[in-house]
Amino acid sequence: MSRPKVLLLGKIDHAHDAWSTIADIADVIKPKSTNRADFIAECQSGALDGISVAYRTFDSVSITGKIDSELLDALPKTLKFMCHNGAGYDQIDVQACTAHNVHVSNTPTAVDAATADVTIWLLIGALRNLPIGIHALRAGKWRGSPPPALGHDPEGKILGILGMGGIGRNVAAKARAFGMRIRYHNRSRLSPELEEGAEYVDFETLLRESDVLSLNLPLNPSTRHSIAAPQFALMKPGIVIVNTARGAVMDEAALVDALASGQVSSVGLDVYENEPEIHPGLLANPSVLLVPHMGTWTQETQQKMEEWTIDNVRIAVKEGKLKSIVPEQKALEA
Ligand SMILES: O=CC(=O)O
Repeated sequence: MSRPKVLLLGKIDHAHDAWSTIADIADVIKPKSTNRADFIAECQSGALDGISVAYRTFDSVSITGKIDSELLDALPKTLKFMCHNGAGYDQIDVQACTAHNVHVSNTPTAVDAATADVTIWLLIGALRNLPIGIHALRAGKWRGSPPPALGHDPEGKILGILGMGGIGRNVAAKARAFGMRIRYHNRSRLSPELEEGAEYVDFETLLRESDVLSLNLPLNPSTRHSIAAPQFALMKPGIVIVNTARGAVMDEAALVDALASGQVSSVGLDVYENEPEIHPGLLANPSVLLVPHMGTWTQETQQKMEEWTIDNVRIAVKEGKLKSIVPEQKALEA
């Protein structure tokens, strides 16, 4: 019997030992292409024939573009599993994968702590007006003139969490240590054990009553621009917003307007609508805290994420199933 074939889209940077175990059970194929048009042609040439499992990284979107119907039509019909290294899988059209009988996995839990850590860092930084001070100091002006407005303590403030999955719950646990009062909104209410005292509220109440809003929901067609002009208008004037989910869950242009009007006093952002481009209105605003998508940027977490994804590849090759199929496809597992 011929050996299974695994397609590697992107590279393994950390979990080399785990990846070497895949070579024991399958032939690993790497594409030669560096852009989507060439990749589709490479698929059509038959060079990838026989692959049953793909491992993909976030950055491999530069090779393939979005994993959508067009790409799935070009990929060999033998492909049954798409193992994504990352929690957010908005680069993959899951509906198209389901229609092509391709099962998709992501890396839930592996990213939770690191992403929540950056969320808290952004939250405190934005709440305390640190970006203005940092900016002034780097310009040789100490605190600047006038100095930054006084910030606010997290203690006693209402933190609204939109999306109470693994990351949202980790943010809640850490924010409690700062004395914040946690409210959340989610598609469905969590069990009391998972809530750990967080109060479930409707979306509008979350917007109206939060002092700080943390966006921790996945990006998909129904969550795109969940926060746009009408939602900013409902918020408490002077709210602080933190986004470590995906840029497009918020309308970036509307955010720039809400910052300009003072409706939003500051934001801490790790993600942007059109990465790596950043809205000029954000770059020009000294009171916003911006980092370049570094939520999971730690040795330990990157290693965990790769190992988790490799586990999915291994189980797919050996058992024809996944360790962590995405929620939209859970029913396919039965
Ligand atoms: O952005 C990071 C991830 O989706 O894991």
